[in-house]
Amino acid sequence: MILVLIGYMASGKSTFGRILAEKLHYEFIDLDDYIEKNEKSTISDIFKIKGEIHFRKLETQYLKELLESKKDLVLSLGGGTPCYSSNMNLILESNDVKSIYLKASIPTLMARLKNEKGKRPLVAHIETDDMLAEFIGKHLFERSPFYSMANVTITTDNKSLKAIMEELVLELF
Ligand SMILES: Nc1ncnc2c1ncn2[C@@H]1O[C@H](COP(=O)(O)OP(=O)(O)O)[C@@H](O)[C@H]1O
Ligand SMILES: O=C(O)C1=C[C@@H](OP(=O)(O)O)[C@@H](O)[C@H](O)C1
Ligand SMILES: [Mg+2]
Repeated sequence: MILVLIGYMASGKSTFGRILAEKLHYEFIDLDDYIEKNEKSTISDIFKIKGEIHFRKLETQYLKELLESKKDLVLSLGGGTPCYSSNMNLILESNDVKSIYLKASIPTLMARLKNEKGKRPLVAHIETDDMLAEFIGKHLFERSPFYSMANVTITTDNKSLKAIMEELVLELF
């Protein structure tokens, strides 16, 4: 089985994915890391040098490659992956693939993103808290319809990684 983690930037996909894979004895791949490794470039540089559209094409290409070639995998996507091309349909229609939406509120996402803006090109330039809150709100409005198509949704606000794990294991097995 492939478990695909989706959700907004800073919802915990990369962090939680790694420990979920450990618990299940599955391989773990973070799609952003996989793209960086294969392209020999950072996500920030890909955005800067080749542009976001090129990044979106790479996301789709590597997502397809992984869904077709792997099993017993936890795959953490980037926040935008399910929202471009027909990536979410591909995930939903693939055999033995389950999608999990890690849902988090704007205040939770704000608090985390404020500390880690540098590595995320879409928010790196946003200066004030008000502007960041407005950006996340608008972006979530556009993206939530894709995230909500996931097989399982876990609300993660104020929950430890352990609590999220317990909830997910109950939902999945
Ligand atoms: N359940 C949680 N409780 C507290 N902090 C969390 C939780 N999940 C993730 N984080 C923290 O939030 C930040 C963003 O997490 P990350 O896994 O990089 O998110 P994503 O991959 O979805 O962008 C990291 O600093 C991580 O440690
Ligand atoms: O939401 C997005 O469009 C993006 C999210 C990032 O991943 P995280 O969700 O892991 O931060 C990364 O793929 C890129 O900066 C674009
Ligand atoms: Mg991540």
